[in-house]
Amino acid sequence: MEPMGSYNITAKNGIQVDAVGEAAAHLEVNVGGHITEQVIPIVKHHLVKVGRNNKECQLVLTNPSISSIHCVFWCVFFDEDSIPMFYVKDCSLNGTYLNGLLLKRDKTYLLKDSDIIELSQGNEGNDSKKIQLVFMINDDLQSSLDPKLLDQMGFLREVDQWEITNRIVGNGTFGHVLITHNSKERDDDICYHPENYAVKIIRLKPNKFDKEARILLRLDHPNIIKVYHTFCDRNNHLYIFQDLIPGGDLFSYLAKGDCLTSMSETESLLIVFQILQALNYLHDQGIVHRDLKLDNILLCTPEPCTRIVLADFGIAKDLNSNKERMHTVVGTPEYCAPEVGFRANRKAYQSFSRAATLEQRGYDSKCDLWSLGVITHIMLTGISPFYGDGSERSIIQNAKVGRLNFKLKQWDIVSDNAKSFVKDLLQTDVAKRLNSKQSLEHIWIAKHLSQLERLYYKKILCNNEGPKLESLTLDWKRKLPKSVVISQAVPKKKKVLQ
Ligand SMILES: Nc1ncnc2c1ncn2[C@@H]1O[C@H](COP(=O)(O)OP(=O)(O)OP(=O)(O)O)[C@@H](O)[C@H]1O
Repeated sequence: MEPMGSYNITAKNGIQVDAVGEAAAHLEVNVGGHITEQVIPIVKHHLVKVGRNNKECQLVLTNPSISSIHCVFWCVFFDEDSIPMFYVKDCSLNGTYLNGLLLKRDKTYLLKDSDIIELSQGNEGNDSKKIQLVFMINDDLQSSLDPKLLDQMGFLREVDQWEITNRIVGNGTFGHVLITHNSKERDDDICYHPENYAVKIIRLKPNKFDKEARILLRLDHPNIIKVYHTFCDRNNHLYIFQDLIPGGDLFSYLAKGDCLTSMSETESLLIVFQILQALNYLHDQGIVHRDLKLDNILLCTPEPCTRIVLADFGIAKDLNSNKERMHTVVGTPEYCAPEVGFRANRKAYQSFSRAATLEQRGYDSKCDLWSLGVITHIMLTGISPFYGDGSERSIIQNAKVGRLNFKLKQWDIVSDNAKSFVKDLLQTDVAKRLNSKQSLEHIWIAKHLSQLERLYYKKILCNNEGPKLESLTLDWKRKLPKSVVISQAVPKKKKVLQ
């Protein structure tokens, strides 16, 4: 530890001693314009916290103008083929600056090479003490960013007040998701760094309106992606302007190497509670998601107790505009309820491009609860319940039988209430399966409801109007098993049947 003016700086190598070499990016620490020896790697699955808090921070700064946790950095890495993204979030009282512009508190910003992050100096204004973090991306990664690619796609650079950048945050089967800024916000508040939003751009079939945009524009819920504006250009590109959710998806969060890992029951419960809030709201509005899976659940930060957001309403159904049951076979077999009608023999619907309608009795909003059962099973054990040999045929057949194996050692540390919850959602008999309201009343949730509600309002929504946090019972946390990592080989291949 080397004293510098009124600062003490400690860079802890809590991540990995040799991680700089492996990390796709790192932070260089400068003090008073001088480069120090301190270099902090930013690697997947490790938040880099900067602040006074000696226990939690990787870079500890002792100056009183620095907040306990002043700002946080992380990396989101979807899979081997995607480009990692690096973010900074301001959590300070005195402010964090990105390239000279103030960041909004609790907002997250995507970083690019050579960005300079400065921590507020309070009222001292002494240049010799200024701490600068310079964000550096490895050369091999930079060469994979091709700005011309987007021009070739023929996307607009500007739509009303929205400025679209060439920075990609994700690619899906039907569209690309890019970073965008709202120029009106920037003009109104010139001291602040422009906030990052996301725009999903989909190629529509000519003269087709998009149901996804229509549904999303109607919705307003903290656990559902917030859409602000939509626009269709002359080339039938539909632009859906929405909040950027920077913590990556639940699949990437659970994926370590080639395996999915489980998470603690407490952490799982908080995620399930949030998904149920969203499903309850959606189903009340007559909307069924139909493609609920780990990949479509986005995290605000890649850490426990974060807000989660349901995304990708590409095949969602609005039952108000139609009828009460659905007959179209859509979704992802691994998460799909048996009554939806995927057939082990795909010939039955392979001539259809996105979906098929089979002669059957149809299905309703309870298909989302089956998917939640699969998600909960994976979160608690790291195992996909009907995966079998991984082939589509075996997944579909196993789901139809619906047999669960609670004898597996991965269930040993899971409470009976949690097992019963999974069992009640993975009911092949739809009449016996819980709906979203009944799920919220299940003993696994109901037993912890007051704690869940407190955490939800205070920590997740950061909303002080919610129930007060007088006695958040730590007992509850201690009773539940700690996180375990299970090396259950589940291939990471993302597969959607359309
Ligand atoms: N608002 C957002 N903020 C951050 N990342 C996002 C956002 N929306 C989508 N993404 C990411 O972009 C990628 C593609 O998005 P999305 O799933 O909506 O597209 P899609 O074409 O419908 O995909 P799929 O192939 O799953 O059907 C995903 O990796 C997702 O995590």
